[in-house]
Amino acid sequence: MPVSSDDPLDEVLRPPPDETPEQRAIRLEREAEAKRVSMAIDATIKAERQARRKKRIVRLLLLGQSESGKSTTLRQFQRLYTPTAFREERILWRAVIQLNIVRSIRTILDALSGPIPNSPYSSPRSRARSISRSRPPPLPPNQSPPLPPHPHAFDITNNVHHSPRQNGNGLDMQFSHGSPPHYPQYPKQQHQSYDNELDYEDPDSDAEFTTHSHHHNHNSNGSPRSNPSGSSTTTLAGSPLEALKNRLQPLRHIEALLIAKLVPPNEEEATHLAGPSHYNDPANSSFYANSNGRAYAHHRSQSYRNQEIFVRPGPGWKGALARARVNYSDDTYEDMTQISSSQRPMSAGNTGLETPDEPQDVLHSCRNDMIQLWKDEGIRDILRRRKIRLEEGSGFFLDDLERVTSLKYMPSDDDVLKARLKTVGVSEYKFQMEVSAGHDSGTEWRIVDVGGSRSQRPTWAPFFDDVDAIIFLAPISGFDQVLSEDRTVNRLEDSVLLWKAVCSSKLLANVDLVLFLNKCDILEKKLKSGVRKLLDRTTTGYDDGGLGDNSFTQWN
Ligand SMILES: Nc1nc2c(ncn2[C@@H]2O[C@H](COP(=O)(O)OP(=O)(O)OP(=O)(O)O)[C@@H](O)[C@H]2O)c(=O)[nH]1
Ligand SMILES: [Mg+2]
Repeated sequence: MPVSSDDPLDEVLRPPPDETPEQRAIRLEREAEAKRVSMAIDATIKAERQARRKKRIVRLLLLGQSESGKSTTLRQFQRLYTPTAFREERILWRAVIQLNIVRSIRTILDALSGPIPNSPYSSPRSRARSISRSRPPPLPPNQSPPLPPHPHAFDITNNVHHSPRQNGNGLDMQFSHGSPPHYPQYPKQQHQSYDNELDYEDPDSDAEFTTHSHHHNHNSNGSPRSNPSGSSTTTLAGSPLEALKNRLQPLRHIEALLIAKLVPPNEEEATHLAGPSHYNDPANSSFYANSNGRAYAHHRSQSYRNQEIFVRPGPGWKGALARARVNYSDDTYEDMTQISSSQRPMSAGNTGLETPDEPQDVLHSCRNDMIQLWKDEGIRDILRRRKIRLEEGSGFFLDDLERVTSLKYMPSDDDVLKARLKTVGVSEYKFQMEVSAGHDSGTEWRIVDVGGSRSQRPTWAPFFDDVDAIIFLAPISGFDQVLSEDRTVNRLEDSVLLWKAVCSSKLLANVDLVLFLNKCDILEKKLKSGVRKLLDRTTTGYDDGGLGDNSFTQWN
């Protein structure tokens, strides 16, 4: 009796009523085979799912204002978890460190070139002499000397105005809630401040000058020394400043070469020519006129004169530098003069405009002059008066000149972490953990590094969707600094408002947020150098309650 069924599939699959025993055997064999294939597919899918579960992918996003330490944190990850690759890349950072040094020296030279009221270096003639002075009077309020533009003063897009869709911190309004943040308006400066410090009346400046009584005292080789009374000594005698500056001229050429090396030519279009520049000085122009290549390199360095050098994240710039491979052995050479060029680390990324190791050669030959410039108490005094605190800034290597200008210099791990290279754009780095990260050794980490300046912040949002955790970098040392891209905005305020915007973003509701308060070492130095009164003024509600300097981090 035929079996009735409503299932059309049954109808199709049902064996024919007149099926012979041979046909039945073939059919059953086919069905068994199909079942085996189906089970194999199921097993593969299950195995893949288990493998995915086992190798978890964690995506981390690094956020924070410019110079907050995002790229440094990324490099720390690389140092800890992919040490071999990190070590192999150290030589590539030498060009960045060379540029950091050259720019620090230029900052000092620029600071000396403007008129400095009440300064022993107020005229070129007197600047060229060694000077003895007692306590100079502090600068009258609002009468700071005209200052040259700050090398970090311009963001690459110069985008300091904000579109209506953006709130004050550069994050798009759709990602932050509540009313647009209000930035306290610090008094507009009469001039463009030379560094990114707040142009405050330093409550301690008076004391500073009081405690340092400068006396003319120089030794025969022109190096600074202390006098027996313990007061600091200003001297460039035996090496007058103008002569010293002339001897440092080759650094300008090196700066041009390093920029040519680090920044791809097409980035140049995005830059803005700076205002009046020492490079426009006809006295200097012949220096660059030796060849077309050199003139071009000079032109590019002119474009970047007042901008911070940046790279797009990712291996691009490293790739360019890596083309010239390192020829370096770890042998210790007792006699530095005996080192042949083939034994030294090669300059990575030869542009074709230089000898294989020209920047290092020039830095080495300028070493004593750079040390003398940086150690001179009178010059330090001018820097203090102009509120230029290079030692608290990024990419500071002037205290290590002896080491970093040696001919066989290979950047240490710490040097790589200290080097400063601004990021523009967004890039994801995959970490195949070389070193087991505890119980998470099967995890693949993907770390996304972004540019933190205001014009860059709108590029963050597309990454909010697909991120497991955010590390937000907030340097707590920035309470007396302003943003490079908007000099009316206090850095600490900017960090707080940016952090609030990130926390209140609905897109990030299910994302783990980690707040890193870094640059504690700089904060400590600032507190020790006597800026506590300013801290009290800048941060409402700060009261150490007798706890000492550490209380600031606790308070945060
Ligand atoms: N002293 C000190 N320096 C730090 C610390 N963290 C970062 N830095 C330095 O700060 C400088 C800026 O750090 P970066 O990592 O380049 O900053 P960023 O957030 O990537 O900046 P952008 O690329 O402009 O967005 C570097 O020279 C770092 O060495 C810290 O905790 N202490
Ligand atoms: Mg960066």
